[in-house]
Amino acid sequence: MTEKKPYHIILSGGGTGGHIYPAIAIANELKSRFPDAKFLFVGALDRMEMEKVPQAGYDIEGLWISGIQRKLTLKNLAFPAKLVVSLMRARKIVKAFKPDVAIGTGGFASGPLLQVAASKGIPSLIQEQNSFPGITNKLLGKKVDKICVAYDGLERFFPKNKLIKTGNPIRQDLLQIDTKSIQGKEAFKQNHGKYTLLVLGGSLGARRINELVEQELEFFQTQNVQVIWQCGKLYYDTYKTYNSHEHVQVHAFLNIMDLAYAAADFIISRAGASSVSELCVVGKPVIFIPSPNVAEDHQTKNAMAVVDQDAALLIKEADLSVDFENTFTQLVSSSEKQQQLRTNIKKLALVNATNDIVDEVEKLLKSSRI
Ligand SMILES: CC(=O)N[C@H]1[C@@H](OP(=O)(O)OP(=O)(O)OC[C@H]2O[C@@H](n3ccc(=O)[nH]c3=O)[C@H](O)[C@@H]2O)O[C@H](CO)[C@@H](O)[C@@H]1O
Repeated sequence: MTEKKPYHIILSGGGTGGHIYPAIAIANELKSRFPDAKFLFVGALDRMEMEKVPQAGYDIEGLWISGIQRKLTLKNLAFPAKLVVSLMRARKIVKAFKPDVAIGTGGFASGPLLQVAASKGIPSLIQEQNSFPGITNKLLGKKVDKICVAYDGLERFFPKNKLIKTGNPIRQDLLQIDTKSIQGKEAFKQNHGKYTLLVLGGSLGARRINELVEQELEFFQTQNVQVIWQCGKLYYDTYKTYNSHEHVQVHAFLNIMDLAYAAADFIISRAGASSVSELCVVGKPVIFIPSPNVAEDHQTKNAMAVVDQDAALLIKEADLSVDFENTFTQLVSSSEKQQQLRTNIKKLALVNATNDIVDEVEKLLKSSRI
């Protein structure tokens, strides 16, 4: 009997955490099912994935690619050249690695690789995290074999026969938050006599949320609230000075999200797709402040899927100055409201997403060896 060659699996996605972590979760599950498989990630040079993917234990190749800016800017002039160079590089990578399957998790980083793989007939799957797809996945949808999504109604953008509703992959360590509360409070040296507010600005940080937190630090103190504040790498130098305040901890990026979620009594967050999916699993009272600067206002749509079920609160950026303190005070002072939000948000958690996606990948892998 001839020995079977281990599967070669290529994954591509990035630009921001919202596209990287789903790819890592999928790779981890594939690795546990196929321990001999060889993995290669493809991302964009100089972006987060070049650091986060090796930290997760995988090799990554970077392409010279960036997204098209929606506003008119000189940066867009380089885009056609970058695309051509990246497509050539992607072709070389595919030729050398010989993948049995290609998986794309969105963001401009995944475009060239998935395009090349699909055009060479390599079985391919993309995962779309949002209720409104990004441009890369919209274009790739016509070419790939399967499309795993987290929301209903995506047949408006993708061929219906390729769609599978799975939810968004959740990292394994986020699934048992309930048992880690004390560990979380200790990891962040939280005072047990105070509430803990976790502030999340998405993987890159959020300027307007940072301005809000800075402005409300005294207010939080009057509410007996201490703050774990993830401000983003770009903003850390501006806000790190607040680390000197006894009730404030400023972080550029949190590498122990499980413990941060576990420590929190309340959470203020952007509404990126993975953040929303994670917050459903975490089951704490959340105030969403969606980014108004994303395609088709998709963060508001992501958040509204939860808010419409009375499972979280939402304040628009434009209403923050008027509404924030009232909304926050009402939440902190009503244990009934907190309980209602906790119960309702947990009902929306889709915890099997990674498994369901990997089941689909497994079918593609098997089809590649027929
Ligand atoms: C400004 C922008 O374009 N945002 C998009 C980006 O968001 P962004 O990259 O912020 O993505 P998400 O909110 O979906 O996910 C953030 C991920 O980063 C992790 N995390 C975050 C902060 C931190 O300190 N540590 C950490 O590990 C979270 O646990 C989560 O897994 O991709 C999402 C998924 O397509 C989109 O819905 C968002 O609209």
